[in-house]
Formats: sequence, C-alpha cells, structure tokens
Amino acid sequence: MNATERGIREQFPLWDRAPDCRIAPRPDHVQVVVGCGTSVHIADSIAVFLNAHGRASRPVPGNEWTRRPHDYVPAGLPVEIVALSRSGESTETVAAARTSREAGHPVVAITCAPQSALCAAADRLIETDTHPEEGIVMTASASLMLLLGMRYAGMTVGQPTTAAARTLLDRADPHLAGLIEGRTHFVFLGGGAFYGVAREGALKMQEMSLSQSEAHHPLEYRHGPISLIDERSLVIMMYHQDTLEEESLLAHDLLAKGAKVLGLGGPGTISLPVGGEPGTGPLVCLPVLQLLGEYVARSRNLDTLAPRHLTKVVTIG
Ligand SMILES: O=P(O)(O)OC[C@H]1O[C@](O)(CO)[C@@H](O)[C@@H]1O
Repeated sequence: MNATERGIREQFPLWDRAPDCRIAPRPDHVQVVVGCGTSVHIADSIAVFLNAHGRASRPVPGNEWTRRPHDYVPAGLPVEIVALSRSGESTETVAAARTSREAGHPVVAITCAPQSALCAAADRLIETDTHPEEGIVMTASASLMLLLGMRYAGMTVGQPTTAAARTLLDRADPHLAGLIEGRTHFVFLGGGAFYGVAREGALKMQEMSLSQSEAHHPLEYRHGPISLIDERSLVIMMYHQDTLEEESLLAHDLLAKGAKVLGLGGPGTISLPVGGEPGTGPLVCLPVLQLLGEYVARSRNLDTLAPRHLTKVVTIG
C-alpha cells in the first residue's frame, strides 16, 4: 500500500478528532465560498449546505472572485468570504481573501495550514490536522475541509457519520477491482450537495489515473453527454434520496447501454447503502471516490505519489 492509499484508508480517526466549529456564518451576509481545484469542488458542496440551512451562498473559483466578483454577487450586498485551502498558499485563493478583506468583507479560512498566507488574510480561522503522509493528491484534507464546512453550515457531523463512511469504504473495497475492469471512461453523477463531490471524484480520477472522467447533475447527463456511454463506461451514481426514483430510471438506462454502475444509495451493478447523520451522504461517499482513483491508477501502473504535471501547491509568480 502506498502513502496515497494509506491517507485514504487512515483518514477516519482524523474525522473524529476534527475540531468543533465554534464560529457561525455572519447573519445577513452572502456566503461566498472560494477555493481552487479540489478546494472549490468542496466549496460547491458547502455552498449547497449553507443554502439548505438558510444562509444564501455560492461557490466561486478564487480567481473569478478576485477578478470579477460582481459577476457572482451584485455590488453592495454584504458578503462574507469562506476561503478553503489545504496549503493556505494557492495564489488565487489567497488573492481572493486579500482583495475581499481590503474591500471590507470579513474572511473565514478553512485550512490545514494555520501559519499560511491565507490565515494571515483571514479574520476567523477553522483549522484541522490532516494525514501526515498526504502528498500532492488531496484526499483526507478534502474530506476534513468538507466536514468542517458542514459544521460551519450548522450540520451535525459526528461519529455516526465517520462510522458510516468507514463501513461504506469497507463494503465498496472488494468490488472496485471488478467494477473498473475494462473501463476507461468514468462518469460521476450527483445532485445537490453530491454534485461538488461528484466533480471531486472526476478530478481525482484525472489526477491519479490520467483517465477520461466527467461529472454531471444526474438528469443533465441525458441531455448530450449520454452519447458517450458504452461498455467502456463506469458510472458512479450518488443517489439523492429526494430524487431516488428518477435517478434509478437513469441508472437502468445507463446499464442497458452497456455501462456498469456503482450505485451509492440506490440501484446499480453494485448497490451499497449510504448511512450517516442527516444530509452527510456526500462526505460519507467521498473516500470511496478517492479509493477508486487509486485502484484505476494501480491498474495502469501509475504512481499517485507523482501525478503528471501537478505540484502540491500551485502558485503564480
Ligand atoms: O487547497 P489548496 O492547497 O489551495 O490546493 C488546491 C490544489 O489542490 C489540487 O486540487 C490538487 O489536489 C489542485 O488542483 C489545487 O491547486
């Protein structure tokens, strides 16, 4: 087992040790959740949770927020920035925090790096330890920042959720090698807060295994992308219990077209239940998506400790 895989499998004690979130979103401020790469995918899910808990929110990539904030939130509205970054050093995320603070907006940082440039630019800090062996590919840190963002949004995320995620990973593990056999096209589908995690699953697949992968809201997949489905496709369907029926119909259609389907919370070639506290499904599913990337990389003899063209911190200048 390499260090990437250890980081994925050994993340659950870190979830249990993650700090309570003692701060809450400022009332009457639009919550703009910024980040880059993995961190903006996690931001996408956190923004959904914030909206669902009554806090107007939207996810924005760091550079987009720095360069054209009023394309995303109308000028004059009170805004609070929630900046996510494992390293606290990604150029665009740090710039988004700095320019926001200069403009008078409060900044909350969610990070694994309390001494970082991002923290120096933030008013309030939510920090966590991460797996000591985590390398370029972000896994445990992504889960931990999602967990902390969910608590910030007002959700209860405790040991029952950790136990559910561990159980799901243990149940999925024996099936993953068989599911990926002969598959070269990977599709991650999820609605609501599952969508950001679906994007993160697709990114992990690209970074780790250099495979074609994509993410969509489930029913959007029927409007064009479904053209690519065939017997080379593996679809990871993360079922939203509110839309289980329509997503199940889609899964059956994809199966009939030759895809295999890993059904998390609903039907598939392999179907696994997703437990955990209310609303925590996206976090519970995330480690399975991370491990899937490692399985595909290994099947292609790719070393996920040295992913092509990537560095642990992406800075400009
Ligand atoms: O969370 P950080 O440290 O800002 O880093 C985000 C980085 O992580 C990655 O997703 C790599 O895993 C990059 O795309 C991105 O630059």
